[in-house]
Parts: sequence; C-alpha cells; structure tokens
Amino acid sequence: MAWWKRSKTQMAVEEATEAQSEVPLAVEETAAAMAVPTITAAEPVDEEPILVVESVERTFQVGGSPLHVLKGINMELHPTSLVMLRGRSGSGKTTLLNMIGGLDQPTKGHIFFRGMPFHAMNDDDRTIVRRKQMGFIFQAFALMPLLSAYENVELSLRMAGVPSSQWKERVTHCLDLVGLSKRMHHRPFELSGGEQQRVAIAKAIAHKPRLLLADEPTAELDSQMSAQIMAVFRTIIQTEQVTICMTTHDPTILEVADHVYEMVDGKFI
Ligand SMILES: Nc1ncnc2c1ncn2[C@@H]1O[C@H](COP(=O)(O)OP(=O)(O)OP(=O)(O)O)[C@@H](O)[C@H]1O
Repeated sequence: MAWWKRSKTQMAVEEATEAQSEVPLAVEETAAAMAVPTITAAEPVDEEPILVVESVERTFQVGGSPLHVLKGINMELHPTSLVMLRGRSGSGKTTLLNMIGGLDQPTKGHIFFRGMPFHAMNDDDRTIVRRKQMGFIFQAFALMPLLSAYENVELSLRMAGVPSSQWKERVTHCLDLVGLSKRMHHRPFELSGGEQQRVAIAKAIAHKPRLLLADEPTAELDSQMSAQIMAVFRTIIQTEQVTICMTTHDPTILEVADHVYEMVDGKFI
C-alpha cells in the first residue's frame, strides 16, 4: 500500500483514537452537539438514491504537475444495495471511495449524500455526518489491539454519542450478527484474520450507519474467509438496512454484488 494511502487509513484510525480519548470526558456534550442517535427498529427503506456522484473529477498536484486521477465519474448508490468498484491498481478506486466518505473533496463535480452536498460542506460538517451516518472498513481491520472484540465495538457507539444504556444490547446484537458471540472477550491477536474482519464489520455497523464503505475488505483473506465476509455483508444489508460500497480486486466475489462499476484510468467503462 502506497504511503499516501496508508496516511488516509491512518487518518481515520487517528480520528477514532482521538475520539476515543475525548469521549469519556465529553460524551454528553458531543452527543448533544450531534443530536444523539437513538437506536430503534430499522427505518423504512428510502426510494431515492442514498448517494449521487455527478461528473466528479479529482486532480492532485504531483511535483508541480497536475495528475488527473478521476476524470468524470457518475454513479448512484441505492438503499440496501451492495455495490463494488473494480479496477486495476492505480485506477482511482480508493480516491473515489475517500470522496464518497467525505475524507477528500472533488476538484470538480458534485457528491450528494442523502441530499446533503458533500462537495460544498466544510471538514467539520462532513466529519459529523461521517461519524453518525457512515461506517468504514479497511483492508487491515483497524481494530484497537488492547481492546476485546466487545470493547472495540462499544468504542464506535461511544464515538457516535449513543447513550450508554444502549451499548450492551447493541454490541451483543452486532457481534451476534457477524457470528462472533462466542469470541466477544477475545482480543484481536486471539482471533483469525476473518474473525478480526468480522469484528471490524460489527464495529462499523454498531451505530447504525446508512452507508458502509469498505476498501478491499477481503484483500488479506483466503477465499473461504472472503466468502464468509460477503455472506455477512448480505446479512447486514437485510437486517440493518445498510447500503454497502466496496472496492475489490477479487473477481471471485463479484457475483455477490448488485452492481459492479468497472474503473479504468479514472473513468467507468
Ligand atoms: N494524495 C495523492 N497525491 C498524489 N497522488 C495520488 C494521491 N492519491 C492518489 N494518487 C494517485 O492516484 C492514482 C489512483 O490511486 P488509487 O489509490 O485511487 O487507486 P486504486 O485503484 O485504489 O489502487 P489500488 O487497487 O492499488 O488500491 C494513483 O496513481 C496514485 O498515485
């Protein structure tokens, strides 16, 4: 993984770590500022796309010259769908995923998440939306090594400002959904790669995000574990009414997708 990509992932982990250290002191204040999400039964499925990407371009300045990475991307994510971005290394998949998740902004074009203009919002506003309504899964799991599976999942509820009275039921439910009820007190090093990735999924969905973004979530796993992860994705789409957008290199899992966008050199073909 290139340095700048590590730094994106690292950025998100640092954000989580920072939030972890802030939360016990300021959870009520944070919760109030973010209009505490009360966890209730799944809301009815929206008909409108949850995400719209219109004519998005992204150019980086590299050594004083422009590098055009995304060259006019249009896409829609519909509620409770599983969408895959496929393409060669360097084609621009992670760059697009970072923009959908509000970690980066387009040079040109528009991104609307649930009608909100992500392309025009400032970092702080995008961060609030991201923490409340999105979940992220990375190739390298991004779990806190000293915390148990249970505590890792609980952490994301703290970060989202969910009242502590709801934590136990929700953590148990999410670990159950990913098939890890019997491993909830294990720490990451006591779990297999596939189990760690399932904890990462439980952690990413605990606060009931509407959109789950996953950057090559099966890259570190063998084919059997990858199939298990895809089965878990299908389960949570049904039970949690979440929409999933993921990148992949793996042709064997494409058939599980509702829609595959094939990216070549910064464009969909
Ligand atoms: N912050 C940045 N600064 C400079 N160049 C960048 C930056 N981010 C991405 N790029 C360039 O954009 C291109 C696309 O990168 P991106 O990570 O989006 O590809 P990818 O399809 O996700 O690749 P992989 O499958 O290897 O993860 C690469 O050539 C990369 O060098």
